[in-house]
Amino acid sequence: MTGGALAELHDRARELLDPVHYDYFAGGAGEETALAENERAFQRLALLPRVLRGQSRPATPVQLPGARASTPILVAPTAFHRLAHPDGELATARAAAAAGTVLVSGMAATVAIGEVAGAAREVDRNAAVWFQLYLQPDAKITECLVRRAEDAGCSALVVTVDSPVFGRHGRDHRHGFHDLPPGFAAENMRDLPGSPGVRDIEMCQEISWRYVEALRRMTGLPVLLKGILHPEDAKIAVDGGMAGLVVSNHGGRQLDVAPAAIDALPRVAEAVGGRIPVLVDGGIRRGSDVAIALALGATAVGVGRPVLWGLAAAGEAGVRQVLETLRDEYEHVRTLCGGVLAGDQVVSRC
Ligand SMILES: Cc1cc2nc3c(=O)[nH]c(=O)nc-3n(C[C@H](O)[C@H](O)[C@H](O)COP(=O)(O)O)c2cc1C
Ligand SMILES: CCCCCCC(=O)C(=O)O
Repeated sequence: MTGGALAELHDRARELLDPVHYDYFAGGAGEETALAENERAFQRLALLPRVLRGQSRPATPVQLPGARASTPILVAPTAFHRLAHPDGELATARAAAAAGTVLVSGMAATVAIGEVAGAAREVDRNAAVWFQLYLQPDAKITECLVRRAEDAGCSALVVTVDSPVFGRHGRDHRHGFHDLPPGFAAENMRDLPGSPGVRDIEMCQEISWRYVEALRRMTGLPVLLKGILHPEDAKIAVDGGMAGLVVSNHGGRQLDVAPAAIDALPRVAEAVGGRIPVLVDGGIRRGSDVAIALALGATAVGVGRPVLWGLAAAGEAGVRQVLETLRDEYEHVRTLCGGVLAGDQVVSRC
């Protein structure tokens, strides 16, 4: 459940969406424990403000691989935006660009990456778009997707590594929702080698660090790994030359017994030791959640479902409202905290 100032947009989205599509967006894996924990974990945390710091006006730009964002609040990759709004990923891209932040556009987008990046650049010619991908068992397919992202001008690749198989989503199973409706397609998967039409995205348990290394050799783009929870995996990623990590349990849609992303963040941040940026997503619903994540060592955060609610409720304007609200709340909280956010300011409410 979305709380705070964004609750109304969530309610509006629920009213407007086909209930099957609403449940696809809202739902999680298994008993939805990880999904609920992502939000609950923030409720268990509080911030100790510092005082008398003589602050200047809050400016919160952040340097990221291939992007300088004006805010540490990014759009996380989510699939199938045209199920939420006819403009789909084009609206999301325009809103992210207007907010001066990075859109991580999904491989499972319903608009091809070239058009998505073009829409962002029409708003701001320096807009940064990253491309999220699932490494495919056939290296030729992965390579073709990478070239499409490069040709579109994407400035980084985000490889999602938490999905050796697709999570079991009870809501989708109950609705019999297994395929996109007619007229919708995962457009990045169109006309790939060896497949006329739209190829399926494959999730493959044979994918290993060897595939990540092969990807690194394939491209000059910075590569971030998304879905890291274990500090040892974070160390392997740093040693393997990754440009950044996203601490994430995939919004509670993969391993249901996974911890809340915010609870996993401190150990990952410690293992990385500032060598590369560490992002986190999962359960970010308020500016204070952003502040807590940054205090615990995140460079920036990703926002998933709230962006989808904004998109469903009001298209581009709705996504802008989500990003602007979170940014405004975050800057306010940061100022009230004395303009600094550090680990020793985070305390437990219990
Ligand atoms: C409907 C939906 C689709 C998603 N699709 C993808 C995807 O294609 N690739 C990916 O890496 N993550 C995907 N995610 C996970 C998000 O990138 C992100 O990790 C998650 O939504 C963050 O949690 P939040 O929704 O609580 O903000 C998806 C999440 C949702 C809710
Ligand atoms: C086999 C289709 C893959 C779509 C991926 C969407 C996704 O990651 C999700 O959580 O949903």
